[in-house]
Amino acid sequence: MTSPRLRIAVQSKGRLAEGGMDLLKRCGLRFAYGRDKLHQRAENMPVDLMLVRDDDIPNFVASGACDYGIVGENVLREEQAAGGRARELDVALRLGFAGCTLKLAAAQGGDIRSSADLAGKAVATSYPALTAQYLRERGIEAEIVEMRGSVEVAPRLRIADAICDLVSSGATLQANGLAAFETVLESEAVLIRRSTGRDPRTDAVANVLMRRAEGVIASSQTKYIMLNAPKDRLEAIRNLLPGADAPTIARVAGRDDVVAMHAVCRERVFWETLEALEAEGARAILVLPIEKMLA
Ligand SMILES: Nc1ncnc2c1ncn2[C@@H]1O[C@H](COP(=O)(O)OP(=O)(O)OP(=O)(O)O)[C@@H](O)[C@H]1O
Ligand SMILES: O=P(O)(O)OC[C@H]1O[C@H](OP(=O)(O)OP(=O)(O)O)[C@H](O)[C@@H]1O
Ligand SMILES: [Mg+2]
Repeated sequence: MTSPRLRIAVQSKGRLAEGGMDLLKRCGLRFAYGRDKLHQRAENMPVDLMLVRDDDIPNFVASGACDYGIVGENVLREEQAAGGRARELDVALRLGFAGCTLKLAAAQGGDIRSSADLAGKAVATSYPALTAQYLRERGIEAEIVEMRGSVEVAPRLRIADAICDLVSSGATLQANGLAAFETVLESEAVLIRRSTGRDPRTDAVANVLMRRAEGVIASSQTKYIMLNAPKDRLEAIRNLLPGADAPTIARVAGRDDVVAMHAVCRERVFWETLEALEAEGARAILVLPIEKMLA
C-alpha cells in the first residue's frame, strides 16, 4: 500500500499566498505550472497543497481534511478564543513573514487612551473573540461590533467608539485619524497542525520540510559580511557586527597592518552598521545574502 501524501492548506490569494508558496518552493518543492487553482501536487515529494481562504484553514486542519496549514497567528488565535476544534491545534513553526499586530485604536486626540476608557463603549473588530477575551481579562465591559473588513471607518460612521484591527505600517490608522493605544496580539504567519493524532508517515515528510524551512527562514534573516579590518581595531569592529558568532580572521596578502574578517550575522544589517564599521577603519565591506543554511 502506498503512503498517504502530506496535505498542506495554503491561502489561495492574499498576503499569505505568495509568502507561503515562496517558502515551500525554497524548501525544495516543485509544482507543475498552474493546472489547477485549488490544488497543487508536488512533483518531487509526496505533498499536496490545498489552496483555500485563510479563515477556513484552522478548521480544515483541525478536522483532518488537511495535515498542516499556513495561516496568520491572528486567525489561529481568534478561532481558538472562539472555542471549537481549533483548540486542538498547535504552532509547529513560526514562519517569519506577514508580521502584523492586532491593536486597539481610537480617534487621535480623543477621550479614549487606554482599554480602561472602553467601559460602556462599542469596539468594532473582525476579531470579536480575541477582543472580548482581552477586555474580559481586564474586567472591562464593552460592546463588540463585528465587521468583516474596513474596520477603520467604524468610528467615523459612529458605528463604534474604538476599533481592534490589524496594523502593519500604521498607514490605514493614520489615514482614518486613528491612533493605536494597546496591543492585543503580535502575529506572523505560522505553520499549524493537530496537537495529537497525526499520521507518522505524513509527519515524517512534514519534519523534512520543517527542517528545511528553518534553514530558509534563518538564512533570509542572515547575512555574510566580509571586510578588511586594521589589526588594532579588531575588537571594536567585531563588537559592531550584529548577532555574529566568532568571525573568521584571515591574512591579507602583502599587508601586515590589516586582516580579513568574515562573519555570519544573524540579525539585520542596516546601513548605520556599515557606516559605524567604516568609522572604525573597516574597508572593502561586502554584505552577501545566504541562500541556504543548516546550522
Ligand atoms: N497590513 C498587513 N500587513 C502584514 N500582514 C498582514 C496585514 N494584514 C493582514 N496581514 C496578515 O495576512 C493575513 C491574510 O491577510 P489577507 O488580507 O490576505 O486576508 P483575507 O482578506 O482574510 O484573505 P482571504 O480572502 O483568504 O480570506 C492576515 O490574517 C494577517 O495574518
Ligand atoms: O497598517 P497598515 O499597513 O495600513 O495595514 C493595516 C490594514 O491592512 C489590513 O487590511 P486589508 O488591506 O486586508 O483590508 P480589509 O480591511 O478588507 O481587511 C488590516 O485590516 C488593516 O486595515
Ligand atoms: Mg480571510
